[in-house]
Amino acid sequence: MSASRRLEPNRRMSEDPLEAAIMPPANESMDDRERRLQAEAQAKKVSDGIDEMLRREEKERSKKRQIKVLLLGQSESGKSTTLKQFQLLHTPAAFRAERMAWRSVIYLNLVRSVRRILEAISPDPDINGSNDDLPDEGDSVASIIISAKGNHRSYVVPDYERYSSRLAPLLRLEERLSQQLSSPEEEEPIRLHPDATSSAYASSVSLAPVSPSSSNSSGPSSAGPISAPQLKSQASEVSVHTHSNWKKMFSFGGKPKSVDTNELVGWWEDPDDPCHVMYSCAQAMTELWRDRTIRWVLEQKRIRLEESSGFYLDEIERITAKKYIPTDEDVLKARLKTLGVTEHTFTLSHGMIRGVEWKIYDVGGARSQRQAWAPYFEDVNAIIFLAPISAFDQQLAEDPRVNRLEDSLLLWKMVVSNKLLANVNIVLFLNKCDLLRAKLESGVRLNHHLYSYGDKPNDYESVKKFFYNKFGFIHQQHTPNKDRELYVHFTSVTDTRRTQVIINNVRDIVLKANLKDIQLI
Ligand SMILES: Nc1nc2c(ncn2[C@@H]2O[C@H](COP(=O)(O)OP(=O)(O)OP(=O)(O)O)[C@@H](O)[C@H]2O)c(=O)[nH]1
Ligand SMILES: [Mg+2]
Repeated sequence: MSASRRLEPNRRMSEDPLEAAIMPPANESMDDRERRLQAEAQAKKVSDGIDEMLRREEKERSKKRQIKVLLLGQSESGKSTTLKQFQLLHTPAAFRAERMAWRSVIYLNLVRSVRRILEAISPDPDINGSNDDLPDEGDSVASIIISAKGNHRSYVVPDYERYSSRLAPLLRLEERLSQQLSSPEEEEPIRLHPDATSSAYASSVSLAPVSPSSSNSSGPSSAGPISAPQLKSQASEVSVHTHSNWKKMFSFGGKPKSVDTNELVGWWEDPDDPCHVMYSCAQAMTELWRDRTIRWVLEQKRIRLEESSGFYLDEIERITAKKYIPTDEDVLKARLKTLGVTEHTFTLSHGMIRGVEWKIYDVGGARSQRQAWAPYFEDVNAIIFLAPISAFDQQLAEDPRVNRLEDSLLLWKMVVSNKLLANVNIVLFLNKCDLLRAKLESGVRLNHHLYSYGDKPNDYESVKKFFYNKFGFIHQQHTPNKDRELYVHFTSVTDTRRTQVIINNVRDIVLKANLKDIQLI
């Protein structure tokens, strides 16, 4: 019988014993074949089911060894800066590889500070007669003009026209850099407006891509001074959507690298590189920032540039050098408003617990961005909430009627009372302590802005303690989980040494609290 079996050619040639064993008999009837195929299909289904189950288990296991941390807080509270500190601590090589991309953001930040100064000293067209009151040439004192109703002051700075003419090229550079960042395929290009979703504003100033040849003609003439409306229309925040690949765009991938340092070289030989405009305006910027009359006007108008990106104004010479490469500190202080959510992942390769994956989410804190927070509440392990306590005398950029401290307190209440977050560890960073100290020491009184502070001392330690109690009390009153411990740190997240100690501490607290969840005990 076996001699009569007809083997198909490929079967006959098979030398694989397993294949030979499972080969169907050569004289298989149609019914047998049907039954065999059904049995094989059934077996495959079971096998696929097992594979799927193993895949799911593996996914679940790796998810369990994951810690998710969400950074929350209002705009400019320091979330992205904290994320950068995490990156610098855990993935320093990647952090440093991006520093050339940050150079253009730093230029934009510096130009924005210059713009804010020019805006502050520009003549007010609504106030008549300002020219009549101009002091004599050479007079270093600004004249003060008070409007007829007495509620509007304007300061005339004699050198305004001269400064604005000399600094006009910066305005065109700002426009060019913004246009470069707004690549046509970007959903949400870099914009220079206060609130990305404010449609009225967006339509008036958002930057449509233009061809390189038109970019020169679209800027103001370098011969004339910058007009006040031009300044006002663009002197707002630089923001970029997290989907954007601006880092790639600004990292000059094609440029050669130094053999010794692996840093980029040669960009300064490109006549179109922005370093040339920065360099040529350096002297005028320095004079503007050192001008005592202008400093006085800024003081009168309570414009504190050190609270935003004014830091670069003290570093003009270094930053405008043609071969400038941003330092870690420069990158940490670079301000780029977040639109959307950024995710940063790292795995601890040493220490008591290895192999746990950390995911840090940085969200946009402006009011229009906050609706994006909620989906992340579902499976987050810890929240770092940043409250900039130096902002007690400031208003929200997106709504000047709202005090920033008040907004922070309301947000804090919203987060700590959220039932979805009842079992989530919460770490509070009472941030910008360096600015708080400087502000109090310069004589700004907390009780002028927060009446409930009463006549308590206006020194740094007393104010810190007051904020500690205030935020702690709100947590105690509103948390749905009375057993939850609150961890509070006084921070200045631009200070790398101190912040990294705090980050390590937070990491250990969060790990300890989640040991069970990540199946390490
Ligand atoms: N002096 C000082 N500056 C800080 C501190 N924290 C943040 N900054 C600066 O404040 C600005 C805003 O910080 P970001 O980290 O961009 O703020 P953010 O919370 O991410 O803001 P959004 O992206 O708009 O939500 C940056 O220029 C930072 O360098 C601090 O503790 N001290
Ligand atoms: Mg941010």
